[in-house]
Amino acid sequence: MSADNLKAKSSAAIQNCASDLYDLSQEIWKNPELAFKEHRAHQVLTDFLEKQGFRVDRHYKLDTAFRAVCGEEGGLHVCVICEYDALPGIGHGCGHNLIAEVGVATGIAIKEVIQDFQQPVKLTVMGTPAEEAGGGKNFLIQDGCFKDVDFAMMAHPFTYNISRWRCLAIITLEVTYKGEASHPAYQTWQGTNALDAAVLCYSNISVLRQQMRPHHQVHGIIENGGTHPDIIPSETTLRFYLRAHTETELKNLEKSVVGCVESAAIATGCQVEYSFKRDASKYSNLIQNNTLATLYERNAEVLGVTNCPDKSVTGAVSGSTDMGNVTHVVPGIHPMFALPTDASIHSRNFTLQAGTLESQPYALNQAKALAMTAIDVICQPQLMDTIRVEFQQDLAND
Ligand SMILES: NCCC[C@H](NC(=O)CCN)C(=O)O
Repeated sequence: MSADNLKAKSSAAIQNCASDLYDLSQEIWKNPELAFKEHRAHQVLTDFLEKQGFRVDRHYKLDTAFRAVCGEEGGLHVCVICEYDALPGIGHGCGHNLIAEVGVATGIAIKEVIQDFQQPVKLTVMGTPAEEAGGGKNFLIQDGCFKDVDFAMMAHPFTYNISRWRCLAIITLEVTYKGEASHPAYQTWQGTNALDAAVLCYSNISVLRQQMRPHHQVHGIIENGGTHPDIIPSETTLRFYLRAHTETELKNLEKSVVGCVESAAIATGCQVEYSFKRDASKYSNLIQNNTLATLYERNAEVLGVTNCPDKSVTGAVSGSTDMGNVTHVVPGIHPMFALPTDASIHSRNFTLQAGTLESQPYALNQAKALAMTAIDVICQPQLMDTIRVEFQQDLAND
């Protein structure tokens, strides 16, 4: 069967399941669950994939992770990724119900044609919890879950179609100032004000922002600003996210921020403790594989999706994802696809849009485009050589 016929057959499989896929997505959307607690989403996704004939490894390494496999060893191993965690207070404001749906739909589409290829193909639909906080994919990476994967793909709903989203490396900084409690209206001189230190730290970073490189970002909150207006705060805590294009740039940004943190302690006479969280919550920048991205763009174009060519938009819009870490261990793509809204992700309006029937064709188109991309690579296995070379070059240049 020609690649075009395989693509048509795989797209038809998605269309045939459209109503079930919408129900699946709705079930997740109506029951938002936070990082590592996505039990209901995990249940409906694994049930659905099992019904579709996948061999499902429920609770794969993590309680709410899964692996659904079809096909055979001995050829390419394609991995499609699902996310399904929600945000506190606003539910699926990042549209992960649609990411899960796209992942499952892509799996169905590739499975439909998996026996038609000239060589064996293994397909894994990987369920990855806790993207918004916690870095579920990083636990899976540490456990070697991507070791035999040739390439990985997922798609994320957004406000624009951006095939090569330049997404940033991110690290969390936690800061604690310790001072001395006293009455703020009596012997104030006996107190050492940890809230002043927190405010100065926050202000220092705000001032630093003007001198930062474009795309470097620091944003945060005062988590604990004291206990009572009538007690000089003796302890305060802050939490910041630092982001930059690469790990090296992130290191430089860390140094500047440390200056802001330490100087606030000196100015106020407080003690300071701070730590950068070098754990699963640290996300790498996303490396979009050029060959995979080019194939995806062509396939999306055929389906009527025009990816944003405007560098001023693609350059200015960033964020982070633990898919970034995946693209440092295997080649991958993570296109962003537009829903019919101008709402920002992580807003209530985006939550509403992610649950509409109106958004369905946009999600299903992505699943078709991802499946078509996998079909292109499977039908032209020599492309895998180029993909691997690019992958090594990208890592070396990162
Ligand atoms: N602590 C990780 C934050 C990840 C978060 N990701 C997104 O917003 C986009 C994908 N869901 C971020 O703030 O970048």
